[in-house]
Amino acid sequence: MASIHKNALPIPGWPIGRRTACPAAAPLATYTRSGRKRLAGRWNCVPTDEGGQVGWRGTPASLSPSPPPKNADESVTLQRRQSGRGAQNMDRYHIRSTAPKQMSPGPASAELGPQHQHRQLQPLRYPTSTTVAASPLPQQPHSARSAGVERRAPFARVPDSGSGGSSPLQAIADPHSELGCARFGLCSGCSLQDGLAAPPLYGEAKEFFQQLGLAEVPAVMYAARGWRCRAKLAVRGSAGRPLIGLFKEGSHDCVDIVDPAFQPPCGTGPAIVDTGRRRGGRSDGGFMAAAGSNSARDNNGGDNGGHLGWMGGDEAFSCRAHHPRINQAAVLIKELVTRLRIPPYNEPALAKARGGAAAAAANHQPPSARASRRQRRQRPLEGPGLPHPGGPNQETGPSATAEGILRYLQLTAVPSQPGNRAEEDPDAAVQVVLVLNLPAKCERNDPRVTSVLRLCRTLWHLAGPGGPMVPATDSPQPPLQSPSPSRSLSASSRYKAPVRAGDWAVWGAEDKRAPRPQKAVASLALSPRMGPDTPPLSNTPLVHSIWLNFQPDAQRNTVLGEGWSHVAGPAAAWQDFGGVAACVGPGSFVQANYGAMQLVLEEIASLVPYGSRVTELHAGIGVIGLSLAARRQVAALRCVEVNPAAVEPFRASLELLRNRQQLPPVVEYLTAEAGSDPERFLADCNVVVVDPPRKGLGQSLLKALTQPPPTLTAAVPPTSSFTDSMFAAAAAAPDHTSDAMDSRLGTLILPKEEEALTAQPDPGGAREASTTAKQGLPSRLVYLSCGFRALQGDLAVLLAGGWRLRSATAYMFFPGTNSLETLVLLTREVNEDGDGG
Ligand SMILES: C[S@@+](CC[C@H](N)C(=O)[O-])C[C@H]1O[C@@H](n2cnc3c(N)ncnc32)[C@H](O)[C@@H]1O
Repeated sequence: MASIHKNALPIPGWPIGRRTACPAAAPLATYTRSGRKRLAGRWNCVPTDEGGQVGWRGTPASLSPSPPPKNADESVTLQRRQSGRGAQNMDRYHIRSTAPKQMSPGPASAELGPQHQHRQLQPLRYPTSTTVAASPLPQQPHSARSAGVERRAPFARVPDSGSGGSSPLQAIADPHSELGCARFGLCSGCSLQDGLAAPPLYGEAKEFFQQLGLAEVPAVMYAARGWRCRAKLAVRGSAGRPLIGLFKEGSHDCVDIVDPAFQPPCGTGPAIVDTGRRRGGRSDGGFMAAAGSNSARDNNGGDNGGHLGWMGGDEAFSCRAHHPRINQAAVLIKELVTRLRIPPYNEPALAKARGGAAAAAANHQPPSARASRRQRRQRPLEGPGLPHPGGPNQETGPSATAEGILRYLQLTAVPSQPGNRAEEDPDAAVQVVLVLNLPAKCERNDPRVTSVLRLCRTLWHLAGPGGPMVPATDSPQPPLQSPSPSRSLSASSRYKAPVRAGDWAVWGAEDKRAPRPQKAVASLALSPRMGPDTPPLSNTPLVHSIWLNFQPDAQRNTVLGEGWSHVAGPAAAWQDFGGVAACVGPGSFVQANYGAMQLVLEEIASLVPYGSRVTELHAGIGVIGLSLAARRQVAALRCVEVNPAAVEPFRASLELLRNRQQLPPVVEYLTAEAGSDPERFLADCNVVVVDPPRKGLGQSLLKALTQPPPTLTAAVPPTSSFTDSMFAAAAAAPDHTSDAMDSRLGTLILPKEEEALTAQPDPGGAREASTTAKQGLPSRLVYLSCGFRALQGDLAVLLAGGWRLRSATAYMFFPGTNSLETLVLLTREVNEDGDGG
């Protein structure tokens, strides 16, 4: 059952016919019904150029005979054509049943050989997830060009073996590509109610790429709802009536999106689960039943027409885009802010007038003028019971004084179990960052400190995992899949919070004997699930950790300030991204749409040849590069990122990979502007991955990418940070651990211990060791763009500079908005001397 993987191009120069691991074929795994995974074998692939098609021809090779299942129907063997997990990847899993009755070939599996069958897996509980291909599907199944799959009953649309029907690779209309949000038009978050999988910009992009010779630009959407795993929300309003939400477009007027009293238009029913405890038009407890997932789950039986059945009552007051646990956390925080009378930030008119909608921009791409016109057309009529869009903002009005304490919330979903993915986890916890209008240095007896600590403590004791409110430096790590027998996780491999916990954490931990602030809880006790004697909100803790961020500067439009304090819970939040356990820090960038990012990572893996030397610019916490490393796909990895807060999460993820023996020989992480020394960053790599901010690549980087650098026969020219790098110390350190790393120097190079890279203790030797591999020039550029306009400009320069456009895929990272995340592959000829050809 050999099959050719056309998407995986062989390594240039790799002798055709020589056997190696194919990057497109991940291990064969056996899954039991209970979800347990066993490695059953690997693909045995050879590069091929059969019929003019370069690719890999492979046959599965069993590593060891797997024990027969107890019951013939017990297990299924999955071939993961690309890595990925969960039923959303249905069209990528080709499932071979061990049950003889399942063996007859069906039309769905015909193209992959008679052994492959599609079988029903356990439907996932959360969320509805859809991958939509809006353009014709290619012949070969491809992760990013995959068919529409609706995850709640993911296999319902797939024909049973022998029953006939259409191929599972056929696009399926997405039942949830409509937003169906009662707040649409009030909140600036979304500008589209329907057609989420193909916004107007996608049509434009298709036209653009067609003019450049690409016949096909697939559109991929992960899920229409519940996809946002990191949200940044503004806190405004008054102490008695806080508003938590997004700014209206072009302003700093906050539109509340977590309002339990919100009455949706069109008689769609009450916004909350009504427990009969309404007072003065507000519910004082019913919404807590909705927020406490268990009771709501039971009551609603999962049949409220959507994927959030277990949450119940969400239809009106919850943001459709958010992970439900983020909604729950926002509701709870809002209630506590109200009851503890924490004053929200009172924005000065000056900053408001500037109109830079920081939270809105952080959360959503701004809609284009065309989308705004469309939005106006689609807006529901205002009517009785519907708050005026501008209404609540009068509270902050002209008397705004830049006073108040709570400015923003940053809420990030964290998997409840190490190894899970938050986007699939209904029990995910939430990493809470309270952004305060306070300096990091405060007096203990400052009443604002007391207020903030009361909020933290109440939140922690109501919804945290239990125990005193202290920052945990020892964070649970994902289990090692293939631990090195000789190594256990050293203390240094643990994530070190990039900030000292500081005074706030000490003060917060002081009150160990009074874990429940009784006064605050007393009123919450009215709720059937929120009294002092009731367990926390749900069976699994809602709050993962609490961080304080200090942003006292009224003139700054950025959401996060520079000061941090970690007051409760684990420092590290681990999330599986593309097969790598990535450590997500509160201060570093992470894509908000985790599910869509997983799909992007799969496509990137298929675009990068095995054994490449990869430079990743704008690397963030290194999700892309590390996921390539985890697939053993890179021989060397260099990441460049400007934000120093990303270093520590990167180091922690890297260390875990190292313990799993998945580290490439050379890994380098540079804290620098990508445009500051591009020749150096591009030296000695054959693949460049760029993922710039919306404004695109800078001039100097474009210049370096289009002008071939000097032939690199000599070592990389020394620079101060390279000379001062900690490589020497790393080599000299007994176990090459992070002891050797000093982020002040901005450079981290970790050699894989077996390779040792000559381990010369002098920096020059280190430099040379890192460049002993054959020098090269990038011949492949993988460009992930969140700014389509900037991409258009950058492509014009790149194409004029000798690059050829090979493929483009449009990902809907922000369904509901007129925006695209575009993944583009460019290649160019590079001759043996290292000169661009
Ligand atoms: C769109 S994010 C991508 C991050 C990462 N690739 C990911 O997917 O998680 C862009 C990243 O580029 C970083 N960045 C912005 N300007 C930069 C520059 N001039 N040089 C290097 N990195 C930059 C930001 O801090 C951010 O982490």
